[in-house]
Amino acid sequence: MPILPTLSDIRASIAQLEERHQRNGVVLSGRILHVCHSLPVTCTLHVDKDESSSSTRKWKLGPRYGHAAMISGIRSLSATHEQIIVGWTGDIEGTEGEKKEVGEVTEEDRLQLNDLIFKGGEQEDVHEAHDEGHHHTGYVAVWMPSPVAHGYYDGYCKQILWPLFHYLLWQDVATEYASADSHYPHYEAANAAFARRIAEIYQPGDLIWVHDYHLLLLPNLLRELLPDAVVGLFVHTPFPSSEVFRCLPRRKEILDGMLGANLVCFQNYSYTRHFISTCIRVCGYESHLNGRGIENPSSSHVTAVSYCPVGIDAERVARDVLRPGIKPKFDALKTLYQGKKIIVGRDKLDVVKGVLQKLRAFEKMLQIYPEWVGRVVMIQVTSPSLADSPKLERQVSELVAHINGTYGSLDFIPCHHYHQTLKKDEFYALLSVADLAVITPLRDGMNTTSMEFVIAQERTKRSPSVLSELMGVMGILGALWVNPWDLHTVASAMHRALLMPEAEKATRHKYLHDVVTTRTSHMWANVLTEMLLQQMTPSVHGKNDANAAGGRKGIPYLDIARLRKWYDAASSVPSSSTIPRQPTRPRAKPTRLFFFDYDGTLAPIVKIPSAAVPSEQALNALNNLCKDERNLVYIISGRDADFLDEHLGSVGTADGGRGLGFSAEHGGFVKEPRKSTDPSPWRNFTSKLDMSWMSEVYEVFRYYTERTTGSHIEVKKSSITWHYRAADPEWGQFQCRQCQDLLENNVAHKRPIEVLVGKKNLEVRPIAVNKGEIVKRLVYKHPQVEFIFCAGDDKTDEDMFRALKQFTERPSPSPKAESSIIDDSGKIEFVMDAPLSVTLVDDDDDEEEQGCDNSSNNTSANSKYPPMTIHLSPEAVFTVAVGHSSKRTLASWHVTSPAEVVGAVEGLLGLANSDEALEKREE
Ligand SMILES: O=P(O)(O)OC[C@H]1O[C@H](O[C@H]2O[C@H](CO)[C@@H](O)[C@H](O)[C@H]2O)[C@H](O)[C@@H](O)[C@@H]1O
Repeated sequence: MPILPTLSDIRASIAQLEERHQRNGVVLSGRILHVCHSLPVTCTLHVDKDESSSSTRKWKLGPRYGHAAMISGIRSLSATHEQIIVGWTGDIEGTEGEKKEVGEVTEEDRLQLNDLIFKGGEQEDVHEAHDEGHHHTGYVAVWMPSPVAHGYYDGYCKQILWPLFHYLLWQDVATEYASADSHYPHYEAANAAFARRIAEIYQPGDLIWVHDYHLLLLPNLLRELLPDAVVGLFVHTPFPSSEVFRCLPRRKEILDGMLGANLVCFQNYSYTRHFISTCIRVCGYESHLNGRGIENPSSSHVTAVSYCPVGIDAERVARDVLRPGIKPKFDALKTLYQGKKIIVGRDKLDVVKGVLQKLRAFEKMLQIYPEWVGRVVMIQVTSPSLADSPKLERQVSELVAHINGTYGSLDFIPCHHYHQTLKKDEFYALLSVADLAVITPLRDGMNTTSMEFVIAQERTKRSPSVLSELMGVMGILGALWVNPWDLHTVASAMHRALLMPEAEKATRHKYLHDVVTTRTSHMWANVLTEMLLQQMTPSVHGKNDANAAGGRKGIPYLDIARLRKWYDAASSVPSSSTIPRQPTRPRAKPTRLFFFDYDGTLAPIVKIPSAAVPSEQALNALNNLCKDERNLVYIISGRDADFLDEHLGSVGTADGGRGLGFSAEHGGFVKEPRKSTDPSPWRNFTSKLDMSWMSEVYEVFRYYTERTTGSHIEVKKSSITWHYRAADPEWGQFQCRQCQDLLENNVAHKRPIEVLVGKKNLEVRPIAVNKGEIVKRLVYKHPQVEFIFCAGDDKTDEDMFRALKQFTERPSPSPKAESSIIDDSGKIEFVMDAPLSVTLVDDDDDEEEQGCDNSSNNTSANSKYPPMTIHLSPEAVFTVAVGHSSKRTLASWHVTSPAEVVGAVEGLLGLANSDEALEKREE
């Protein structure tokens, strides 16, 4: 017997998690907000007029059926948490059952209903009392005008998303409507109405679970309105393969909407796989958390992706099957079909439920196993669905008539079809009396009837089930699984199940029963709660950090006020913007060093490398930074010198300004900041290196380019890059790994080179140079530095962060420590060795042609350049990773996009809200 965690295990784990969170300062309100398409109650507004024509208006609530598993799961959480269910009111009915427009409901009516339903948990008439409810469960209504509510639900949800998610495209819809896009504005409006309503009631520390495909835009809308909220999204339907999903005209909007959640959860692993590959293949997003998360570049976090199947409330069903009304119905059915095996099917009348295919399979069974004619009946109940199609109903009736006409007789009707909603007693009587359940949807998120059947059979026959492998699967060993399209196999499975020996029936039933009674709806809701709590971490700012995915402590978001404070504190040398520099006056020593990586840091990543040009805003910010003589600004990039010269070469050089300094090709080339008129040759640190490896690497890259459509090679002077961003993402990555393997094992080990895995690229450069060495060199060269800002997004930028790490940490006091506190401002004396791999210049105005140290022979450099003493406060060194807060990095801070790097520069220059900056943004 498999050992599965119990509900009390999960509850204990939730309690522990909450305790730990509280100890760590995570705010928890004890409330869970469940956002569902509609409320679990119907709302009727009774208006009674008295003789004097004044009227009394009173709300009456009734039960709304459907989604029993979800609602029972949610309600089970009231054992430990306060629950709020947020949903649409549904159509408001009047006294005579007439539909009321939202406009007919007064403000006072609304307030009255809000008040009434918020006490939802106490409405005994509305739902069955819940046994475990120690905490309040309230409802919160979302009001929507009828055209929005119906355009959204009957239109976009039912006609566009529902078929798509069940692998049916819209041929029928397209003839009726202009396109698969027609109802999208209503879907947007409805999701926005939900977002506004939640923002009204949200309290810090609430957990928010958004339910299902009706509300896929909502997570991102909530992220915008409530940045600190922890949001989960549970999709109850299947999620189709990327090749199907990509047909949706609004695919990007929908995926971005979903990725606003901290956690997106599905019914099974296949759906998570489809979702992740859709994000990667359709939108080009990157996977994280070992393939279990997705980073949307335009949002600030990684969305974790997981699954947890919904179960049923097994205890309640077990009680229900004992209802006294069932027995007489059970006996009646038994007598009616005396001597015959009974096959039952109960499905919504919806194409995706595969009723036609099932009936054809039944017909096939009678055809290939004629011994069953006269000895078996199929009772198929179809409950009406919203997407009810008269065409399908007609097809089912015709097929039933055909089967009965072919295999029936005056005293035997093989197929009985009832299109109606069964009463509870009838339903359980039917499930209990059956010799076989056949539930074979063409697609289904998770099918609860198949689970109710297992419970209903516990005290009767332990009959087997034939189930579709195209639905969310639980209890894989217990049932007979079939492909519903393969009529022959379904027919054989029915035959086999009807002849199954009692011992096998018992074994299979026990397995299924164990699963159904363990993986219950209560378990599901509690596991979801646990998973969402795991997404919460405290942030340094005292608010919850909903953005550190996977529960890891995230790196803090760059504190601009603090940045500015240390920037302003650096040196008292007046800036050139306030006192014009005299030609005779010596240039002030810069006391602030800036190191910016380029791609992914100053410019967003784009498909074609040559298209990644700096924005006006970035150029403007860099220009302003260069204006201050105390600033020395370097671009430390993997790009080649030509690209950097072309796009950034003139920055800061107007009016005789110093301009930017550059390091190209990951440190292979350096150009010091100087006036544009200066003939300033790039210093090539690789000129003395053996570069014969380049042709060999080029050959390897060429081999992979030929075999990877969309990839290309970028040849630079001392490095070479293979790009696969435009290739198929999975094939590109696979080829990249193969290529890396080949280079590392067959080329790199015998050559002085390093293979770097970049963003959808593989780069090879001489081992003697790297960005970290360049940064060390520049700090060494400017020991007067009082402020350092270094930003990067890529693995190669970690070398810069590593090089600066020695200055960002206060060393623990020890006599042998290389540094000690020297003054009240907290400055520390750091003793820095001369950088190893490159030689140095003494002053940026004194040109000195440089060669490369050629890596190993550093003795002469070291004797010429002794250890350097630097007095610097660790707080004044800002290493900033561009990416989400859970990124693995040596940096101390993070921002989420190149635009935010530029924003930070504007912020420290006091430009963020200046007219100049605003004008630029408006442009
Ligand atoms: O050190 P960096 O400035 O970050 O440069 C690293 C490499 O960036 C470039 O490639 C990357 O950006 C491209 C444009 O967004 C993108 O298309 C590509 O997929 C990225 O890998 C550049 O082409 C390389 O030469 C740099 O080494």
